[in-house]
Amino acid sequence: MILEIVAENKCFGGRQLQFTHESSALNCTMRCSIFVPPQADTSKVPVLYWLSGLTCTDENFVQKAGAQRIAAELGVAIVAPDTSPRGEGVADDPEGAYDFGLGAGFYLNATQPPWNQHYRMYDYISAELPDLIASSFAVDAERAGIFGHSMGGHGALTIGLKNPQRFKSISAFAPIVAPTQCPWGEKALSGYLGDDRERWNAYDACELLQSVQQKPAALLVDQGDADNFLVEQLKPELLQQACDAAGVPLTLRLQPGYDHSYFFIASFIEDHLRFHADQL
Ligand SMILES: N[C@@H](CCC(=O)N[C@@H](CS)C(=O)NCC(=O)O)C(=O)O
Repeated sequence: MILEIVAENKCFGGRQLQFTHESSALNCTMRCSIFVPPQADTSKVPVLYWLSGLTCTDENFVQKAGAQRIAAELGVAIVAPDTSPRGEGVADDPEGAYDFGLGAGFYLNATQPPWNQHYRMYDYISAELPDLIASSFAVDAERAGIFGHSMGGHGALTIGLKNPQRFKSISAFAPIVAPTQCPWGEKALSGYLGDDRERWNAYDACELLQSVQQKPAALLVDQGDADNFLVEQLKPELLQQACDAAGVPLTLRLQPGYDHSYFFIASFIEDHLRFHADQL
């Protein structure tokens, strides 16, 4: 597989890179970012996959989360993909809504036309991208973790739960924990998967916690209590209940005064990086 580096900046002794590549899963050209820590000059390093939320590209996390300094200290690479397929011929929400279509791929494989032509973010994140990264950079694919924010927190939880061999550690910031039970999720799942709610369960972290064979050894979730989306969309109490029922140890931290923004993420990113590094 071939990728083209389109931007490169030295950062905390490592390299912040942006590249493009042809994605067969998504059937379009994709752009993606990766921070490669200085330790990768001499040996393979653990790798984290960061999944961003609604409206984001590969750049929001890179520019706003402030993750590079600690990632360089810990010797961890961080891959930040885009949040949907893009480009000519890729369908978007007819009204240009921010919560469906472009920038809102929901990390699933769409079955409904026209979305099923490109919207296969589940395959992209769980298989194609890790294979590309492993063959292109000095990362140890056996030491990979996954984390994300909001829609990306949903992606990290669901993809991590379903692929424990690929992703050995999982954490999230303000995740959508039960898309079958909130307006963002109901819109996305009905649009991409159709009206049969049984099919939706494959992309609901609370459902998956009960059904997956291999339960995670630990989960870390941070959630701001001043987050505008907390009550209607995010509902972290449902994740707590699902983890209790499944016997999964969840560290759920309700952070007083923090909202949904990257200022919140930047405030706690170090804890998440250390959480992953400890397990990898
Ligand atoms: N109401 C917001 C919803 C989108 C939003 O809050 N997106 C979050 C993830 S769910 C985000 O990370 N936005 C980009 C950023 O803050 O850089 C909008 O209209 O853009």
